[in-house]
Amino acid sequence: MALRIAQVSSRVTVPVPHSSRVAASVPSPVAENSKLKLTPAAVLGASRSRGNSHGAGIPPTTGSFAHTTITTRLPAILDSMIRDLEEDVSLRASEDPLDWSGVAAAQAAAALAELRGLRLSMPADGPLEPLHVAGASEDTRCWQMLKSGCCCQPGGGVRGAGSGGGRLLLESANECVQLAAARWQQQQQHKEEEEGCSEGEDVRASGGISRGQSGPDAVPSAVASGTGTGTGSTGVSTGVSTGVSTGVSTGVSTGVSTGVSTGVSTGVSTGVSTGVSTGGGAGPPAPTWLALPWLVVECYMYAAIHAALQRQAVFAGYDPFSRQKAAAWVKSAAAAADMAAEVELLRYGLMQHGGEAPPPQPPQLPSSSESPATATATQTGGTLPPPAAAARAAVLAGLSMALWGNKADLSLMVNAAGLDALALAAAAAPPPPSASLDRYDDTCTAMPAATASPPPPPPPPPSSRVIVDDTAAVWEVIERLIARRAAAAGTSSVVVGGGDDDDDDANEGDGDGIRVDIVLDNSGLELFADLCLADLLVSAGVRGRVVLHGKLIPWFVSDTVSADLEALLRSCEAAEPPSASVSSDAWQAVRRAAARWRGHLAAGRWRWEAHPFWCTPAPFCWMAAAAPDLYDSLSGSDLLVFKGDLNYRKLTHDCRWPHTTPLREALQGFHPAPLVALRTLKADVVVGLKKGQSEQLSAADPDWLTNGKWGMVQASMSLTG
Ligand SMILES: O=P(O)(O)OC[C@@]1(O)O[C@H](CO)[C@@H](O)[C@@H]1O
Repeated sequence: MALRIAQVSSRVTVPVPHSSRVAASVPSPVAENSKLKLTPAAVLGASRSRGNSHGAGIPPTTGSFAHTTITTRLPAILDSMIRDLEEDVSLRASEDPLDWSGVAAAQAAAALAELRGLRLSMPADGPLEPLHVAGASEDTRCWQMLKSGCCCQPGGGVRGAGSGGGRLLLESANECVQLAAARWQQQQQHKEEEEGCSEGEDVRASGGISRGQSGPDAVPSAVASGTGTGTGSTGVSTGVSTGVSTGVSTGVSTGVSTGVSTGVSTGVSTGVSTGVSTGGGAGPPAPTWLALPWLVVECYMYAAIHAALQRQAVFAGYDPFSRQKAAAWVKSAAAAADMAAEVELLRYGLMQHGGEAPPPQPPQLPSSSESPATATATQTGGTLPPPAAAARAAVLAGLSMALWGNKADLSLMVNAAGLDALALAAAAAPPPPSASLDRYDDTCTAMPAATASPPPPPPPPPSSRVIVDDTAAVWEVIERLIARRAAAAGTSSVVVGGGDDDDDDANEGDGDGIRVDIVLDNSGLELFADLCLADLLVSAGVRGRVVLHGKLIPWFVSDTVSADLEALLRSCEAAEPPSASVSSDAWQAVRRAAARWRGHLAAGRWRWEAHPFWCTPAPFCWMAAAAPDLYDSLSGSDLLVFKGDLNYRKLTHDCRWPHTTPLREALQGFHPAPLVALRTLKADVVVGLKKGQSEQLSAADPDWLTNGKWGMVQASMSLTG
């Protein structure tokens, strides 16, 4: 909740000059000029030319992970979000009854009614209504202003998205639903034609699927176009029009969604029909929650939430998930302090070998007697000269933090009773030490050992929780970048600094043209871990620019919007930790990290970007056609780091590939630059495994694909290599 974060922020005591605060704050997302084109002609034609042959357009089968997510987890997420929204609204009303009356109260009621309607349509497998931004207002009053008397904080996340990126996003969500519905219809036709064709989704045990399902690039036989009167609807409308709504109900028929009654707001409320529509007339059946691919439906839900809130001016800038994000961050404080201490230790190691005077005392790790970072430096250094060994240790540790930070994902932790405190606590536990990427040796050795009794001998237990580990390839790329930078600067290869202790290179953001892009995932602890990686990259000598790609609107509960970055920085800058579980002393390393990070932002070493493409269900193989500006921009990068499960699903088009499919093949032509995915497995999509590995993992852990306990550092450094 923004309100709560603001309270945390108010404890900041580090004096920061106003001018530098402004310069260093997270800039607003730039969406107005972004291009996004998700039409069949743009997207399907482009991806078809790449010859993909796998199916991503499969509606979820009963009992599959996707089906369970749509029928159980997504409704629980909505329930929990609606509860938070209700609490926020009643809090606002009680705090400021005068301000919170009339129009504002009616707007809140309208948004809540719409969201409850959305929730009702899920168990009924109702239609995915076209989303509208009609009525979105540019009213400058926003949620934060009502609360605090000042408007949205600098770079306040979603502000303005309704007129630019927001509208674009909702249109894209509609287009994607149409595309998927058309594909669905085509698949139905195929099914009828080719009876007996296997459409099984669950590949957990088998390690693969049969090829030959209709491909995601299949040309739809009836792509929606045109509008109709909507008179064909025979649906049961449970849409709600409340408050002082003067909503006009107009039917919108897009060819795939029939009989949709959509309220057009002319006042403060929109009545959107989200009831069960059986459709009417000829044409394909309406796309519903269970008739389309999981990814499309899931993204649709977040776009629909945004639409419901965005239409009401009072919710401009409001993040309905911020309560959960703030609560999770409080529980992550100890883990963050540990990470920050380890980063200091790694930086100390770099300074020792980088020719700069090291601090008189090595920093202390708060919670472990043996320094994992030091261990890393010696263990992984091998034959490398000390500076390179220290740089390698820092980079590996950063990768490890960023990888396991992906366990902290709120969308997996919401249950019907709200936040699953146990899951949250487990995820917020400090990441295992960074002596190597393999954090879970103990757990693995505790697994049942293989016996010799035939037949057949069970596969040996996996030796690592990191099931694909391409860190060597990633380090090679980074080492080359460090060398390039060092050659250009005429310095030793390892240059530690940045931020408060190293202001001489301010505005070096374009330095030597080196650029690493991190496509972020969750806020809070995962974001903190990602910033540690970015920090360590800079410290190790990658001194060009790190571009942080976030989301434009609240997405998948905990994904990072710019307001989350700002809130995290402010919380980290506070004199006192947000939780009593961390001592003030231990928190100092976090404060120093935050000061460095502000410095990186101010100097242009780090830059925030939020392209609307990231908030669509489109797979990345569509990016070149759908968002050419983004693809071109990424092509200028030296290394792309994709964080998290959702990005992985989009990298692989969320296809149920045979698990031994090479990543390059699954990317289907998407390759703007060398790339690496850091992901814990939370969806039944995986590629690049060795023969037999899938079976081995299934034997060790039946839920390995989805329980988030297994990780991958999976790279594709070139399209040919
Ligand atoms: O990208 P993240 O945060 O790692 O994971 C997102 C994600 O966990 O959310 C879904 C559940 O709704 C998952 O199955 C999905 O992949």
